[in-house]
Amino acid sequence: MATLIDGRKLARKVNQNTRKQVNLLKQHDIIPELAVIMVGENPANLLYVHMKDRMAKRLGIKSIVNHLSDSITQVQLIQIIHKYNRDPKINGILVQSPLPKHINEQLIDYQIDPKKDVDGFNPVNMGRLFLNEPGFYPVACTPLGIIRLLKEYRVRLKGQNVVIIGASQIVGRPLLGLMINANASVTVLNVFTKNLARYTKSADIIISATGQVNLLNGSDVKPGCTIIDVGENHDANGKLVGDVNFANAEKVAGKITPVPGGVGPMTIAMLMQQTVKLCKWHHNLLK
Ligand SMILES: Nc1nc(=O)c2c([nH]1)NC[C@@H]1CN(c3ccc(C(=O)N[C@@H](CCC(=O)O)C(=O)O)cc3)C=[N+]21
Repeated sequence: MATLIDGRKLARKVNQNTRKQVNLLKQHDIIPELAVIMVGENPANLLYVHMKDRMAKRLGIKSIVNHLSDSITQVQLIQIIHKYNRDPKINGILVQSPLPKHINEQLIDYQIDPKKDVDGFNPVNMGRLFLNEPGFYPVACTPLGIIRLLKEYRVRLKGQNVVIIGASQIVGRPLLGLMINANASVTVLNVFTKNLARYTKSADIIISATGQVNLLNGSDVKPGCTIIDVGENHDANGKLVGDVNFANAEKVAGKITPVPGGVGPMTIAMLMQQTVKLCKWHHNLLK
């Protein structure tokens, strides 16, 4: 049986540390502030945005949720982002994805000030990540959470065969950057890959972020490997499940994340941590 990689437990630890940092900033009369923009009524996004807002408030971070109608134009959305860019009190700006089809998401990512880009989606920050620039700049929260989980559970990256399934802007691509920077040997696959198991069977670490239920089974992976499941899917019974068939994969893997309780809580914990880090950076308090 595999060791369970407990994202809830580590998220609690990270959040406690973030709360401490927030309290220290309060002594300087500084309150970190996060602006979350959400467009439309996607029920999953409503839930995620609510969870982010609630956690921010719990940790003493000021959180503004700007819930906009589906009918908002691209120009109006850009004006709202620019307003937050100019507001010196706001440290982090997050535009919840996906956006409605009439809005060009990539263009929106260009609008967020790279200094306030708490998701790390701005091409300037993505570029810094891929060039492994030194110093602080924001990086996408889910990949950061994955690297933090692997570190906590003593999974080495250097020289390891890492397979990433999914090349999204939010998970696969920034995770590729982090993995390259950690000197891992990385293969990026997707749902169109012919014979996925051919690659996954030789992987030391598999990260799946496709949104496809039962994409991987225990028979597809190497005994003792580490599996990180980023999927947030609903099965035929409406139950929240990942991409991996947990019941049979946990019999083969050495370490595995559950869904829920794995990567999800870490995404939110890293978002909080990064908001506070941006705030310190803006006040020249980052060591
Ligand atoms: N600009 C942007 N940044 C994001 O970081 C972003 C986004 N857009 N769009 C949507 C995705 C999704 N996402 C999740 C965060 C937490 C959980 C999470 O905490 N999940 C819980 C379960 C929640 C439930 O009960 O459904 C868990 O896995 O244990 C899941 C998904 C952030 N996203």
